[in-house]
Amino acid sequence: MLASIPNAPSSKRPEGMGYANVRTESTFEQIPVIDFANASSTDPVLRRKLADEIRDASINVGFFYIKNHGISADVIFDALDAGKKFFALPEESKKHIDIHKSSAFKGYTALLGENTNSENEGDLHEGFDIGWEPEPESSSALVERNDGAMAGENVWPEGIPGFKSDVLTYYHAVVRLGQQLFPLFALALDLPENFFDDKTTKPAAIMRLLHYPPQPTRPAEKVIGIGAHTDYECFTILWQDGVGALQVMNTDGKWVDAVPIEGTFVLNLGDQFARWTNDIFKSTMHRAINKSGRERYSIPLFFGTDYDVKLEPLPGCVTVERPARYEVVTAGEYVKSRLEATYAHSKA
Ligand SMILES: O=C(O)CCC(=O)C(=O)O
Ligand SMILES: [Fe+2]
Repeated sequence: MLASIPNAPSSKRPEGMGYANVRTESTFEQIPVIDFANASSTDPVLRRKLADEIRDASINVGFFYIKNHGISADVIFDALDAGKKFFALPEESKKHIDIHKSSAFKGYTALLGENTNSENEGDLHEGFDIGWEPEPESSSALVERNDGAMAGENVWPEGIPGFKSDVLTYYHAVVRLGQQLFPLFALALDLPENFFDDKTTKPAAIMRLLHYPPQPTRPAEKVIGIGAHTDYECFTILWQDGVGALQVMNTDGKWVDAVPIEGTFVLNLGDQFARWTNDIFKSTMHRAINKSGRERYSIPLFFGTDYDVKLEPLPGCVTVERPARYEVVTAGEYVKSRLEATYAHSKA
């Protein structure tokens, strides 16, 4: 069990584990790139090294790029292409599967339908959301499951051949990548690698296809691609195209561009990890503004724990100097309340 979280202000790192050069809380100018070529290695030395890089980025930035993630460009391209075809459909076709008709936040979100930052007037993107669904020909143990608070069927558009299978192929490739990450995050927290196993038996994995039209040249201040926010789950794996719009706030309050890097995903931590670690792992504020004059597409996939898991701070993360910052709620209660707030303004 976790005795103390090294790098927390009041604790010391264990000696001899190569932590000497890990930065302590600091601002950042750049988002680190982490090489995942060894992510499925069983060599403890390689795993420790990777976990240390994840730990450093999680404490200091809350964001990192993943390179050598092993997901083929074809799988990504097919999902992107499916998204482009979907968003090109007439509005009334997309509205057939409007998210407000779903009790479980599945389906289409129109432009301005979401308002991620309550101080704004709506987000300048449209989206398509799915949750867990087995791969069409899967015999996996995860075939049947109930996502708890957000349980509900996916809704699929009609008239785009291959849409569902291309989207689900991408979804499952990224879900597999995300499943490799929970043990690495546990290691990064000096916990046993299986710490999250019983908390992620049917983990929330919500995926969105997003389309950002160009921001008008005179941006209405309160209408941007996606308003400043933190994500609600443990972590997000985002694919973004080469257009560029994502910005990440550093601890000086300065927006740092998460420039697109070909062949990478962007990973960011969300509020569930901030709550587990009493803010030692950072759930960093971010936003997107598409000033490019071109259409932009991105695909985030949000990974949380099972919805009935209580978000309790890990033992070493609460000390006299660092009292608990959050009341304990379940993951499902937390995510649902944040989603309801996000969509409240566009509810008919
Ligand atoms: O599209 C992006 O770059 C960011 C999307 C995002 O932050 C989100 O969906 O939570
Ligand atoms: Fe986000």
